[in-house]
Amino acid sequence: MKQYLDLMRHVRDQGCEKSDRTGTGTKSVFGYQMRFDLSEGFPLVTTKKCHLKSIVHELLWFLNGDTNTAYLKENGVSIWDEWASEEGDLGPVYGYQWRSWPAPNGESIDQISQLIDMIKRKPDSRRLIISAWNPADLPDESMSPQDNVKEGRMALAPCHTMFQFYVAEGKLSCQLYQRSADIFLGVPFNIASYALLTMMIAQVCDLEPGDFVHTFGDAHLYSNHAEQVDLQLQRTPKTLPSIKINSQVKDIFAFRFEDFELQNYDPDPHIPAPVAI
Ligand SMILES: Nc1nc(=O)c2c([nH]1)NC[C@@H]1CN(c3ccc(C(=O)N[C@@H](CCC(=O)O)C(=O)O)cc3)CN21
Ligand SMILES: O=c1ccn([C@H]2C[C@H](O)[C@@H](COP(=O)(O)O)O2)c(=O)[nH]1
Repeated sequence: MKQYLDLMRHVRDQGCEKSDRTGTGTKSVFGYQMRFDLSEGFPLVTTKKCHLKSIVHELLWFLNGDTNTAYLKENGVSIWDEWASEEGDLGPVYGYQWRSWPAPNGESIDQISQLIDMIKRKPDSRRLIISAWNPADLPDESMSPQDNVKEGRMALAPCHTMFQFYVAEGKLSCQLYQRSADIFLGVPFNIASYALLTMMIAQVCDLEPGDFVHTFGDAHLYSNHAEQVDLQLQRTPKTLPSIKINSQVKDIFAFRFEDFELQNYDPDPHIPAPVAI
């Protein structure tokens, strides 16, 4: 994962000091791109141990259209707890926009089903896009996540805002535009999650996985992650692991946690860090 360490080093050494919504303070750059060829291995960061379990459950939860943390909690995943209401609600976040974007006629749009159908029928299309950025549902930045949820808004504005697919030579590639990126905590999750989603969609569309292209808006290192970043940058990346996916599954909504097996993952020890809320 040289690409990831290069991003981290670039922002540490070249980033501008910038204040932010959480009051923590960051070093930040605007605009950056990484590319992962998915045939070279599964892009899970090896220079600290990452919890694939949380990543897989979060992705299945998005695909299910779920926006309540109950499913995550039942499976021991707590990464969304700080933003949820007492009842576990997060408002109309990713799962809602992906599967039930509200249409003006009162119906809802299942963007994922439409995408799979389009990839199968019109693989050359240049409109293979999913958007989570629904301006009507964005939170009020001056209110807490929980107060936004009470008002029917998203707890947090989508960070992975839109992604596009591309089919050429039998391979499926995906590019994500991430408007805001917590490089130390969020980005390892985001890379693995979109790489896995690309592999899953490739499988159900009878394509091979191509590249995952990760494009950033504001890519930042929080000031209270500085020691963790220095430690991680002293480590040398190891060979990438691979992921075995149950090849029987041909329906994007039929994947279960048990259908994924991580192989040959030999990371350096975990590096704990506080999350900015
Ligand atoms: N500041 C911030 N960074 C994020 O990455 C982030 C948010 N906020 N808000 C919404 C989601 C939640 N995400 C999170 C939240 C926490 C961790 C985290 O604490 N990770 C630890 C433990 C992982 C685990 O429990 O599995 C880590 O070491 O990776 C990661 C992603 C990504 N997003
Ligand atoms: O998937 C995610 C979700 C969130 N983040 C980070 C990026 C920012 O540090 C915060 C969100 O704060 P905003 O003020 O709304 O930008 O969460 C991430 O990296 N990946």
